[in-house]
Amino acid sequence: MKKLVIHGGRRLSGEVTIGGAKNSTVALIPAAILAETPVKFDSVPDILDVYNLQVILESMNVTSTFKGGELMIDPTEIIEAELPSTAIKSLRASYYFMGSLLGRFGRATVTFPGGDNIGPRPIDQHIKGFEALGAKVREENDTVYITADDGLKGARIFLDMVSVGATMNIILAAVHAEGTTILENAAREPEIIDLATFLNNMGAQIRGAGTDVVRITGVPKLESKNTHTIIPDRIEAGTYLALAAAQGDGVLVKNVIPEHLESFTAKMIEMGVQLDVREDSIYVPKSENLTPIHIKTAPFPGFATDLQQPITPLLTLADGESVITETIYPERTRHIPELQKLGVAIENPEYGQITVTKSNNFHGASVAAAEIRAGASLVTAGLMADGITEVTNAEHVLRGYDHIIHKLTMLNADIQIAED
Ligand SMILES: CC(=O)N[C@H]1[C@@H](OP(=O)(O)OP(=O)(O)OC[C@H]2O[C@@H](n3ccc(=O)[nH]c3=O)[C@H](O)[C@@H]2O)O[C@H](CO)[C@@H](O)[C@@H]1O
Ligand SMILES: C=C(OP(=O)(O)O)C(=O)O
Repeated sequence: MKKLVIHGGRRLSGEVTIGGAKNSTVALIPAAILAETPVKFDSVPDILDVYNLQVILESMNVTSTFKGGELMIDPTEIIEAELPSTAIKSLRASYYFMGSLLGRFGRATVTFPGGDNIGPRPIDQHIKGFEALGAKVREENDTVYITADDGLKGARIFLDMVSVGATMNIILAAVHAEGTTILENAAREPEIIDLATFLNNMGAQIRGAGTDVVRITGVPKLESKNTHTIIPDRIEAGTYLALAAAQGDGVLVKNVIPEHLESFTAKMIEMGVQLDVREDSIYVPKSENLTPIHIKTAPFPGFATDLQQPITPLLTLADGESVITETIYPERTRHIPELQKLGVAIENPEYGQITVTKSNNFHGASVAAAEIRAGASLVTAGLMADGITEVTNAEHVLRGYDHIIHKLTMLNADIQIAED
C-alpha cells in the first residue's frame, strides 16, 4: 500500500491543468470492445483505474498501449474469456463490461464489481435494462451471468431512479440491438454525452444523450475513424477549485468546461469566492470573508455527490455552520472521523446530513483514505493543516486523480508518495 506524506500550511499559487474525465474513461475503455477496428483515445488520465481496465482487456486478448495520455486499444482479435476478478473488483466501472460484452457477443459473465465503499450500490436498474432488451440474467456466487440467445431487441425502458451506470450500460448493450431502444429517466451527466459521441463517431445511432430520454437505434457494425478526445474531469476540476479557494493565493485551473461545473461554482460564489470563470479555465483568487452554505447533492446538473467531500475543507473557513445533505449516497461519510483527527469540526447528526463549522488550526495527523473523494478531502485538509499529515490507503486517491503529486507540487505544495 502507498501513503501520501504532506507538509501542510504552504500557500498555493500558479496553474493546474485538468486531465480527462475518469468517469468517461472508465466507460469508454469497455466501449472500445464494441468496435471492429482499433480505437484511439487522447487526454486519457493517468489513473489506476485505467491500468486495471487494461488488465481486464488483456484477459480477452485485446491489446492496449498507454503512453503520454494516449491510449490505443485493438479489439480485433478479441476472445471470450474469464475476466480477472481482482481487476474487476478494483473498480466500480468494470460493470460496463456487462453491457459491452452483451452488445458484442450476446452474453457476458462478470464478477460483481468493486469500487468505492460509499454505501450500498445495487445494480438492479442495469439488470432490468438488460432483461428488457431480451437478455436472461442470473446471479450466483458473486457473479452475474447474462445471456441473449435470441439476440437483443430494442425496448422501452424507464429507470426507477436516475443512474449514470445503468444509462451507460444500457446504451452499450443497445448499440447493436435490433430496432430502437427508448431509455427514459436517463442520467444526464456529461460523461454520458462523451460515451455517445464516441460511439456515434463510429457509426452508432444514439440520440438525446445529455437529456433524460435517450434513443438508441441498433447498428450492425462500429468502426473507429478518428481519435476520441476525452472531456475534462469536472470532479478533478472541482477538487482543485475548492483547494485553491481554501489555501491559494491565486490559482488558474485550466482545461475545464465551466458549464459542467455550474452547480459547484455557483455554491463557491455563494460562499464569497470571487471566481473568474473564463472560456475553458477558472481563476481562483485568494479568498476571504466566506459565508456558510447549504449543499444538497443531486444527479447532474445538480451538485455532484463526488464533490461534497472535496469542498468540505473549504467550508471550515466560513463564518458559521454549513450543511450538506447527501441524497445519492447518504452513507458517504467515511471521511468524517478522519477529518476530525485533523481538527475539522464536522459531524454527521443524522442519516445523510453532514454539518461543518468554522475550524481554526488544523493540525497534521495520520489518516486513512477510505475511498477516492474521502481521500481528496483529506489531502486538501492536510495541505491546509500545520505539520505533517500522512494519508494512508493512497491507492484510493490514485485511482482517480491524474498526476496528483506533480500537479500539487507545481502549485507549491509539499507532498510526496511513499510505501506504507
Ligand atoms: C464510474 C462512475 O461513473 N461513477 C459515478 C457513478 O456511479 P454509479 O453509476 O455507480 O452511480 P449511479 O448513478 O448508478 O447511482 C445513483 C443512485 O442510484 C442508486 N442505484 C443505481 C443503480 C441501480 O441499479 N440501482 C440503484 O439503486 C445508487 O445506489 C445511487 O443511490 O455515478 C455516481 C453518482 O453520480 C458517482 O458518485 C460515481 O462517481
Ligand atoms: C464513487 C466514485 O467512483 P466509482 O463509481 O468509480 O467508485 C467517484 O469517482 O467518486
